[in-house]
Amino acid sequence: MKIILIGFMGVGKTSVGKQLARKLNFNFIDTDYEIERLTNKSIPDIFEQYGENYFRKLENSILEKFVKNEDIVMATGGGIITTKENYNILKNEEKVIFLDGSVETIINHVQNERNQRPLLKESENLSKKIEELLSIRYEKYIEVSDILIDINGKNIDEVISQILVYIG
Ligand SMILES: Nc1ncnc2c1ncn2[C@@H]1O[C@H](COP(=O)(O)OP(=O)(O)OP(=O)(O)O)[C@@H](O)[C@H]1O
Ligand SMILES: O=C(O)C1=C[C@@H](O)[C@@H](O)[C@H](O)C1
Ligand SMILES: [Mg+2]
Repeated sequence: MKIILIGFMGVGKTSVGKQLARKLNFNFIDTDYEIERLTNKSIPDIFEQYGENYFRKLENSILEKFVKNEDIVMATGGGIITTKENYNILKNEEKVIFLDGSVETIINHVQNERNQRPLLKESENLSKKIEELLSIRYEKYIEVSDILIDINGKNIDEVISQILVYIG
């Protein structure tokens, strides 16, 4: 089985994915972490030195490579659905789970971690920036996912329980 978590920055793909993989005894793959490991650079440094397009190319090669594996939980980067190549790969997968959170929830989760997220780092109005990006991306998250889990008001364990119910 291959479980792929998608959704906006801060919804908990990494945190939920890591613990879920441990529970299922699956390997955990985080596309952001794999990109950092491959380049030996942090995500903010990659964005700063090479730009977002270059990051998206790396993200695509990592997704192509790891999506071939079985018995994995994969946490993706929040913007993975923005390129056609990745969109098409994810659309063909069977257990793509969209972790959906409100702007308010996302702000609560990311406000102290903005430096790790180049797209949010410098915006003066965090809420407006999240709304803008979400409005561009939301439809795509819906289209490629097989199930939506509303994470608002849920802790990480509760989100994991819902995923376990879904996968049966
Ligand atoms: N359900 C939750 N309740 C409370 N805090 C949460 C929840 N899910 C995640 N968090 C916290 O929110 C922060 C962001 O979570 P995480 O890094 O897992 O998000 P992400 O979806 O992987 O983001 P990104 O797309 O940027 O990689 C972390 O500090 C994490 O502990
Ligand atoms: O939403 C996004 O575009 C991003 C989310 C993070 O997971 C990282 O992949 C990077 O900061 C870009
Ligand atoms: Mg993450």
